[in-house]
Amino acid sequence: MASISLLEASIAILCFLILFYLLFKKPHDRFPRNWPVVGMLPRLLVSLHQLYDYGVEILEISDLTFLFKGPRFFGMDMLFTVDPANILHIMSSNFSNYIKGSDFQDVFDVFGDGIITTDSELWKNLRKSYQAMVHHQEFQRFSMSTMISKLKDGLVPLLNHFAEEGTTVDLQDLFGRLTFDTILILITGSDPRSLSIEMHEDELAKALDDNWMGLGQEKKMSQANATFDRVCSKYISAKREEIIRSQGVLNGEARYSHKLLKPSDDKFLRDTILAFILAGRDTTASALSWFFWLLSENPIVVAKIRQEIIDNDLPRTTGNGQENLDKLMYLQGALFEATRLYPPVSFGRKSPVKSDVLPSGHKVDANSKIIICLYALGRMRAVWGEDALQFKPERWITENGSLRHEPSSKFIAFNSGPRTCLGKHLAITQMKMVVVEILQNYEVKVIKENPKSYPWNWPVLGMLPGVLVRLHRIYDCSVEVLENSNLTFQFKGPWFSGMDILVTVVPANIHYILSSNFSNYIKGPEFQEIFEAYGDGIINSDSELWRNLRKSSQVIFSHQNFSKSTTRSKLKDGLLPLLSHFADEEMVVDLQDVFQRFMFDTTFIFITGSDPRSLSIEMPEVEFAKALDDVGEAIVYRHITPRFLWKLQKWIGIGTEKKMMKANAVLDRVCAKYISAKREEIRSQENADEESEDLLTSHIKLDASKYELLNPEDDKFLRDFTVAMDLMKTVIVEILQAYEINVVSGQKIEAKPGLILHMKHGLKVTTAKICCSLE
Ligand code: HEM
Repeated sequence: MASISLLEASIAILCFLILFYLLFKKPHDRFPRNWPVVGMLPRLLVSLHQLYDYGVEILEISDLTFLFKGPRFFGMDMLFTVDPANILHIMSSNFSNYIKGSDFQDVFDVFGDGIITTDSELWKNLRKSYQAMVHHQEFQRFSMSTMISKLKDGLVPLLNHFAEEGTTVDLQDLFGRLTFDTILILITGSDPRSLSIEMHEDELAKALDDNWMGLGQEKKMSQANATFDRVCSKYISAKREEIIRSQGVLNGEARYSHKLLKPSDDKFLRDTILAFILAGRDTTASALSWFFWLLSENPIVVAKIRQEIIDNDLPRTTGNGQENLDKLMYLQGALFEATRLYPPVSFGRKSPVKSDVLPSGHKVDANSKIIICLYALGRMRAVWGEDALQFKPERWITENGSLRHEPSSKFIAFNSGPRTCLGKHLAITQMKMVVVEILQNYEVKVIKENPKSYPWNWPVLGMLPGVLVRLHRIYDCSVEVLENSNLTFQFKGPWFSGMDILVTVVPANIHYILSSNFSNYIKGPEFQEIFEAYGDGIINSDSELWRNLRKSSQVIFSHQNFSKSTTRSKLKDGLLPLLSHFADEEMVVDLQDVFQRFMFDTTFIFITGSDPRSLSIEMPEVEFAKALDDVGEAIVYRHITPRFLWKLQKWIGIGTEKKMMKANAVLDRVCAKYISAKREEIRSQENADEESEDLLTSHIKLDASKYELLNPEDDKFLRDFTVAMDLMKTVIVEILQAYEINVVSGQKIEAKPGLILHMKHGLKVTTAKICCSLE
């Protein structure tokens, strides 16, 4: 019970922080804000689901080093760095000043005093002894024969079995079993045979998994710990009995003479077993899994590796020798490339013993935390060039075909400096063996399954936490959820928030709601409240008022000549000259902005008869357009926020609601100006041409007797009409973006191939050709 209420409390705090963050967030700001008490934690929590990629973004814009400020008094401040100069300084030249620290050891306490967790003298002793072991010829022979026989008697029969049965197999699980068995044989001499057709669950492997999953769940951790102790002591006592014949580390009584190591001490041997499993199992398995995933996306790389295998005449059987494998340079480059993009160990942690100044100029206090982001470093354009995100094994091959050397302060997947991975060579050899075996004999097809996208219904908070963490891809998640729930999904909001929503895409429901039972389904008062900036315009209204507005607009819209001529002249004098200007200058343009301006001008002329000229080379900011954008943003926010919260914001006058109020005032002011000018204009020219009438004029002249609910004398009616009509522009812009501008005949404009059109949301499109027509 205690753990459930703790969980609830944690979720409540988390949601509070997220809501707090949303409440005060500065829109479009990627950089985390440092709040008075909670520091940057709210942003961290909001970005948890995409923490790695968010880290890449932040480190890129902060010149490779970034200071994260945690909540006060929590000791959570951390310096994140991917600057190779800093890494060289921390991991190599000033190695002795940067330790893992006691915090790290506390977190990983179940792993005892193994090499991964220890520092200074104890680490030095362990390192020396393991280094001697790993480099020992006998160990190398033993590891080679172990890997060959695990492949031949373990992986291959299993893959054959799955291929014959046509069953889908979880490669990561398979690779995890392969590396687990291999490591355990190397360390203890016993084979746990977790890689077998039965795929049985090994209790030591399971305890390791539980230990990772259970970080923070003390009960699970202590159970896992007990399993470690029991299983390791079983291996140790069995080994002691046959110590003379044994092959692995545990026969080290004679070999290890270092004073801190006590091979007679079972605790030391237990920590050694766990350290090696920890270091070698999931790392290699994860690298192999990502590698095959990358291959599935890059068939050309697969073809090149297969060709390299053929060119080097590797026999089509298991058991290629080390020398043969060493010839496979391209494969090695591809493996490095995969671990550069997806390093199995994604973060490293260091703490300065004495305060210091890093080469980047950042001062670090003694005992402060430094996080080296291996994942982000592999993706830094400043370090790897503009194509940093691409999987390109070629970047590892020099002009003369040898492997390109990259300093480990830059390619850090296997760590850097004196603590460089001890199993690097072993891991690369094993990965090469597996890849050669699989590519020679099998075709791997990746099955793309939808991730579990169903939001959890929490007590009190409903599905709100699930929605908040998926906000960044809410559209795609809705597609998945609806697909998994037979096209209709009941969203449960927090209790008493009135946020329960039925989401449906069933065509029969849609027809029922929008057509056959139209009168029973209105937009409703809440919609009007959210869209209040649009007043009583056609977008917001229901029933009789809507019917009146619809009828009057329908009549007006039937005079289409004015809108056609407006669009044509904006195209000729606005859009086309601007696009040719950008094309001539080879400038990057924000296509969305250009289309918005084009549509804003045409719609505005169509409505008021005046041209705001937002579409010109100077790209001026037009206050009415800006106000509409701000209103749009606040409306989106209102949709996803509990009503009481945005109402509270409105009442206090903060965040997006503050923007909304300011924008509303602008809309009122500008509309009032146009309405009074238009009334004046109509008064002065009685018999104007109806065909070229703007909509505002038509509305002022509206025959009120035909529409009992419409009052053309009322400025508010005209204002609401103007603002609501402007919504059209957004719709048309979406359509323009979705399709190529491709109207044939007449004058053609060709943008130069390769012109980059920069779209909002970071999307870039390259135009091959833009054709526009003028009748
Ligand atoms: C693709 C596979 C592998 C990768 C990417 C990898 C990466 C790393 C990294 C990043 C570290 C530093 C960890 C830290 O200090 O927090 C490390 C350390 C270590 N690795 Fe690996 N590793 C791999 C496979 C292996 C294997 C198969 C073994 C053993 C058989 C192994 C043995 C070790 C050991 C003993 C250390 C500790 C070194 C020390 O602290 O001095 N690794 N490895």
